[in-house]
Amino acid sequence: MELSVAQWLLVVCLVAFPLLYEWSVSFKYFCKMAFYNGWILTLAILAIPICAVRGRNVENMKVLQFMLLHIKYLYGIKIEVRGWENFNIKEPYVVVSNHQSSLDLLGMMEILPSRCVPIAKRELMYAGTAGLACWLAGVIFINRKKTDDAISVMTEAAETMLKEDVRVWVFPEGTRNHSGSLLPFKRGAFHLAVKAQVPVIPVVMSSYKDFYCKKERKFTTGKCTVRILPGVHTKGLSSDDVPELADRVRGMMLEAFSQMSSERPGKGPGGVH
Ligand SMILES: CCCCC/C=C\C/C=C\CCCCCCCC(=O)SCCNC(=O)CCNC(=O)[C@H](O)C(C)(C)COP(=O)(O)OP(=O)(O)OC[C@H]1O[C@@H](n2cnc3c(N)ncnc32)[C@H](O)[C@@H]1OP(=O)(O)O
Ligand SMILES: CCCCCCCC/C=C\CCCCCCCC(=O)OC[C@@H](O)COP(=O)(O)O
Repeated sequence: MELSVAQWLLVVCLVAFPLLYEWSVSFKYFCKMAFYNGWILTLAILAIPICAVRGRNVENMKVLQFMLLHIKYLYGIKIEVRGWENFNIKEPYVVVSNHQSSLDLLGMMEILPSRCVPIAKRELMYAGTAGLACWLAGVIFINRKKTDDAISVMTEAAETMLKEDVRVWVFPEGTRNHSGSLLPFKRGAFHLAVKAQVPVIPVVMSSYKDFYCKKERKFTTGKCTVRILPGVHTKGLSSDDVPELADRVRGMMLEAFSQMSSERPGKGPGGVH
């Protein structure tokens, strides 16, 4: 039996793909990232009609959360959560967390409180099906290039939080940061909490360095610890107190982040061995 050129090409691809996948760390990284984004875009196709029944509604975030929770198993990422009790607050609050990569979505979905929506850059709204799913789930989009616009969206969010009993999740670094520390914090999240007079709850995700590194094109299986820290109250604070509040919360998060980094496998006593 003779094979056509197309059939030969298919055979070569079928043989080459698994070999390349196993031999090349970079190829594996690109495949895993491409599948991550592609799978989310595909899941969004399923989520859109379900969410559309309610229209734009924060309750739709539960649908996205439910549909995204399995991804950690596909990628062999174990997520350990500490400090659940710090979410036991009935009133609205602002969650602030570090932002290493788009993989943060996994840690976020693991602990996302009910009626909690993230603040995201406006560009995400145009990310095809994922953007539409985010819009339907009430994600708050801000234009980072127009500070005044972003501030007015966040001011409106402070009113919505109280009127509609909504919690908000902000990445105060304002961009992804995989440097092994925390960038200086933008102050929007803290103005938001002070305006609404609600607590700030810091969340720290441990470094992904052991299993993920964009620079080295490394993406293996691994473990991430997510720590929910005690809430910081803002009752009685005014906008003058925002810089001190932001510094204090960043200090708490940096301390937790450093502590968790020293607990990494093989990194000294008390670590996970
Ligand atoms: C099943 C299928 C699923 C498919 C869907 C897939 C996924 C789904 C689900 C959910 C996923 C969503 C995940 C989204 C993650 C996205 C993460 C991001 O996009 S991170 C980037 C965007 N976020 C941020 O930028 C937040 C942090 N930024 C800020 O808070 C900023 O402060 C700012 C408001 C944007 C303004 O920033 P800018 O750089 O322009 O300036 P400054 O921060 O220096 O502030 C200038 C000045 O203004 C004062 N300020 C800031 N905010 C306020 C305010 N609200 N009120 C009053 N004043 C404010 C600030 O204090 C500065 O003044 P001063 O220097 O005097 O202190
Ligand atoms: C038809 C259009 C097709 C568009 C394809 C877009 C591909 C995107 C696919 C899936 C979306 C995955 C959703 C992941 C959500 C995580 C968002 C994220 O982490 O955004 C980064 C943002 O916080 C900061 O951005 P920068 O670090 O400043 O940059």
